[in-house]
Amino acid sequence: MFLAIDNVELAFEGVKALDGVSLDVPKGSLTAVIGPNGAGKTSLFNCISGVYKPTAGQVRLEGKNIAGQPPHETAAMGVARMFQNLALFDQMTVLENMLLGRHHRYETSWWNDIFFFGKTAKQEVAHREKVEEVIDFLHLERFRKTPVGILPYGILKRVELGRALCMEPELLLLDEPAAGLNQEETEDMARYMLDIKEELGITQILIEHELHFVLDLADNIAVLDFGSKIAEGPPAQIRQEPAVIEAYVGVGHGSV
Ligand SMILES: Nc1ncnc2c1ncn2[C@@H]1O[C@H](COP(=O)(O)OP(=O)(O)OP(=O)(O)O)[C@@H](O)[C@H]1O
Repeated sequence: MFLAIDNVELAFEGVKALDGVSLDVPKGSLTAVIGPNGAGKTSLFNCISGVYKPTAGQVRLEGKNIAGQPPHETAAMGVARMFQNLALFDQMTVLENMLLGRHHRYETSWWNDIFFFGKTAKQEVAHREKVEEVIDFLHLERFRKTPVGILPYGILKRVELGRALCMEPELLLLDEPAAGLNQEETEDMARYMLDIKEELGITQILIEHELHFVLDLADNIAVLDFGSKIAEGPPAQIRQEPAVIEAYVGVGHGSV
C-alpha cells in the first residue's frame, strides 16, 4: 500500500483527538477525510506530515514508518501540504512564492541563488522551468509577476496549491481547498484536483467539512467523528451509510 495509516492514536492530556484510526491510501487515488468540527481531521494530517507524533500506531509511506519523523524529512520523501491558512509571502510575486516551494530541492544556498546573486546556474533554470509548468497547469500566467498580497482569495488558493505542486510531491495533503471559495471557484478547484490525479498521477488526501464537495470527486471517503472512523467507502456507499446520514442530516432524512 502506498500510504497505510494503521491504528493511529493521538491524545492531548487525556483527550483523544484520534482513537485508533486506520486508512489505506492507494497510489494515484484521491481520498477524502470528512467530518464535523473537532472530528480529528487536522490531527490526522499532522500525524502524516510529522507535525505530531502519534501516541500509538504507525503511518507507513511505501512501507516505511514515518510516524514521528520530522516534517522536513517527510517533505523530502515527497509529501507536500496545501494549507488552509495560506503559507504564502505577501510581498513576493506568484513566481517567487512558487520558487520557494522548491527550496528543498536546491542543493546549495538556494536563497542566495534566487534573490541576491541571480546566478543562472543550471539548477535555477531547471527550477524555473518546473515552476512555469505549474503556472501553466493552474492557469496563473497573467499573475506570475503580481505580488500575492494584492490577489483575490480565490487566486491565492490556487497559488497555494501551486506552491505545494512545485515540490513535485508524491503525496499531496489538501486542507479544505474549497473553504471560502464561491461556487465557480469551487468547481475550478475540483477540476484541478481531478487534473492532478489524471494528468500528474499524484496521490491526494483532502480534508473537507462539506460532504457534497467530495461526493463527485473522491475515490474513497473516510468519515471521522470524535476521533474515530465511523464509515469508509466509495461515494455511492457513503451516501447510503446510516452513520453518515445521522451525522450530516439527522436521522430519518433519507440518503445524502
Ligand atoms: N494542540 C492541541 N492541544 C489540545 N487539543 C487539541 C490540539 N489539537 C487538536 N486538539 C483537539 O483534538 C480534537 C480534534 O481536533 P482537530 O483539529 O484534529 O479536528 P478537525 O476535524 O480538524 O476540526 P476542524 O474541522 O474544526 O478543523 C479536538 O477535540 C481538538 O480540540
